[in-house]
Amino acid sequence: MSSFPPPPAFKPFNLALIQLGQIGPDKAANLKHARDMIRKAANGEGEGAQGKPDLIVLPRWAKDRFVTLQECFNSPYGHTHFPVYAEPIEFKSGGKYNIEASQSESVKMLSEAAKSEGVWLLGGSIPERDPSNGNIYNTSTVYSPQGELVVTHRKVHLFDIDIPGKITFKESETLTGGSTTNFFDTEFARVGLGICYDVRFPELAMISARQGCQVLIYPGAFNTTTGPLHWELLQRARAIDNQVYFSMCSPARDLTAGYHAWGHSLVVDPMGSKLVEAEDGETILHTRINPKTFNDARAGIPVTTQRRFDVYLDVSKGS
Ligand SMILES: NC(=O)CCC(=O)C(=O)O
Repeated sequence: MSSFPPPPAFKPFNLALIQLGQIGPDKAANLKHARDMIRKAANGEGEGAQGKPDLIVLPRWAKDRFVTLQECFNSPYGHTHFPVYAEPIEFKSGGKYNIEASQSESVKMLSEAAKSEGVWLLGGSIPERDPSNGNIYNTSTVYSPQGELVVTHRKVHLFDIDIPGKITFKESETLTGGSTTNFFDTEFARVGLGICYDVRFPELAMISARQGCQVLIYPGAFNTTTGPLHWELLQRARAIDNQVYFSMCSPARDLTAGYHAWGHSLVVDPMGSKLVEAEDGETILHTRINPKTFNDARAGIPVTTQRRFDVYLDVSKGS
């Protein structure tokens, strides 16, 4: 039997993705720019906002607005940068994260932004330094509209790849992988978390879906080699496998940076259809998440009740 409480009733909500540009070496400037863009997203600026339709459908109750940022939004993306930009997030006391005591400028900015804009905020990810062991993680933080830090997710699968002549990247040079799966509950859905390369491991998304998540959101930063091949395909696959909404939020492409992000932030519905997709420049995307598509997908193609756990091997024993 599952040890998780049942998920909240799935209700419609508006999702905004911020595909940030202008991320450079000046962390304070990165934080300020992110803050400005969060304000714009919360005010309905960007693509597809349709004059704030949420104010009409779900009155002006900002709790139904949900804003997401990309992977590593406070620093350039690269393993040599992570230790320089890393911040501690060691503030859990009495079961609650203590924002006041936090030594992280990014956490403080994101908490203030969520509170003053009155939105749920998935703060992309930042390099996190754990003072207890000196390890550095690639960590997402999520804030309620009251500014509380409700959950963190440390990227589980590190981006270590080598495609000769195209791209070599080794996050494990400076990062340590996380060892937990994570989700959080809002008033409108249970949302599962992952970060970028985590999308290549279907097990993580499958576990989140089995834990009752109706929506999975992974801040990301694919590149111009693997992005055109796999970015969309992987998200549509995870959405269809699990009959959930799936979204990844990327940085904008900057050809003067060391890492050329693919962009193309995307939201896919449980039937695998693309709801909204960015190009490669800085932008804010808005879309409405509708439980009807989720319910119809699961009723029409009932794989969630047809699984044969009596047949499947214990896959952890495979090679
Ligand atoms: N930041 C990342 O984890 C990049 C993952 C990626 O590009 C991929 O192809 O996977």
